[in-house]
Amino acid sequence: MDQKHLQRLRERIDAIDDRILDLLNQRAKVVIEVGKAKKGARADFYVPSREKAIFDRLILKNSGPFPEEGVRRVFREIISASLSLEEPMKVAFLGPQATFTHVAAMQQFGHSAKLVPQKSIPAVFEEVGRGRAHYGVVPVENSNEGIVNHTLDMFLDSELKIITEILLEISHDLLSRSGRMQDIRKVVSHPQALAQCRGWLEENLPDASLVDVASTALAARIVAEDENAAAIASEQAGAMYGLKVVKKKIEDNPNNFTRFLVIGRNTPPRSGKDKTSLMFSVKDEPGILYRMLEPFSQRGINLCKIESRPLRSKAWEYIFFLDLDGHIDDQEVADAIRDLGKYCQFLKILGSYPKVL
Ligand SMILES: O=C(O)C(=O)C[C@]1(C(=O)O)C=C[C@@H](O)C=C1
Repeated sequence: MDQKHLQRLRERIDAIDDRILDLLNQRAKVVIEVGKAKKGARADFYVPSREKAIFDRLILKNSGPFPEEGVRRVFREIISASLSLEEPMKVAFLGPQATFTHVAAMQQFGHSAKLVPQKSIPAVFEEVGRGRAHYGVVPVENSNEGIVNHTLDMFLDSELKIITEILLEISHDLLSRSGRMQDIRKVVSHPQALAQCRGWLEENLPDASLVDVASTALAARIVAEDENAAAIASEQAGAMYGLKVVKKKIEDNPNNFTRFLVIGRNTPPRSGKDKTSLMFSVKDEPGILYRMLEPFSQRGINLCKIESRPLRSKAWEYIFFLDLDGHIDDQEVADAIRDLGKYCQFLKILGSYPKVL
């Protein structure tokens, strides 16, 4: 190797790093100014739509060879650290540490936010509702397992709003202390994760016993103390408990995504590409299902999702959850919701937020 050449290349890297550092500090000074302006206007510090616009613009602009995922991660941390200059952000999430909800919260808020694990979904709502956390992160639906009912039910009694959504690819790793397949006698995980890897386990570890525990993160913690056990958990859980990877991505269906909601106290402003979530119950009369969708079809408003859930207080009555394209500040959307309201016993807007999915 030509040492002189190598040294010259490293000097070039140092000079570039100096410029990056200088630019980061220039950026931070502007962000502090933005923070002052927002404080004056009593606006929210965290603006998910602006962050999304920054990512989308930079990824489109990136001509490589720096990888797209790298652009996302680097700017995630730049924005996270910048935001902490405006106001240190506290985010409650459904814990414990190293669950997929933790990974989703980290993906959305970066390492400069203070992420605080909570024992349950109601506890996340409580922390945000009482102002002990600025935002909360809870799972709402998995592409294979469906809706997390508990999260939707929480909105019945809560005035909190959906601020944004996070989409996370769920990938399960097989993790153990030694990292060797031949040491494994039992496999520990959350029942959903075990179910999602059933085919792989039957084929590769047919004699191992399967043990259900409350979370994939807890599985990793248990396995850290047992030579003959393996956990199915996230890469992050493995790293947290010092486990080695026996095999990556053992899920039977690689198309496995979970959608999470970020909840907060105020609805974010219109971004131009938004989604609105509603919940409502309708009077029990003929043709009502047809009529409740009419205000949207008349105005050409796209409905992305409709779910129904039994109403806890009354047997055989249902509550609907509807996601539609558009923001509550769009006249058409506001008019359609007002017309829908005529057929409803109850209607609540859960939030208008930048559309990710
Ligand atoms: O543009 C803003 O509103 C900012 O506060 C700046 C900034 C950024 O670092 O770019 C920081 C936090 C917001 O969530 C969005 C963007």
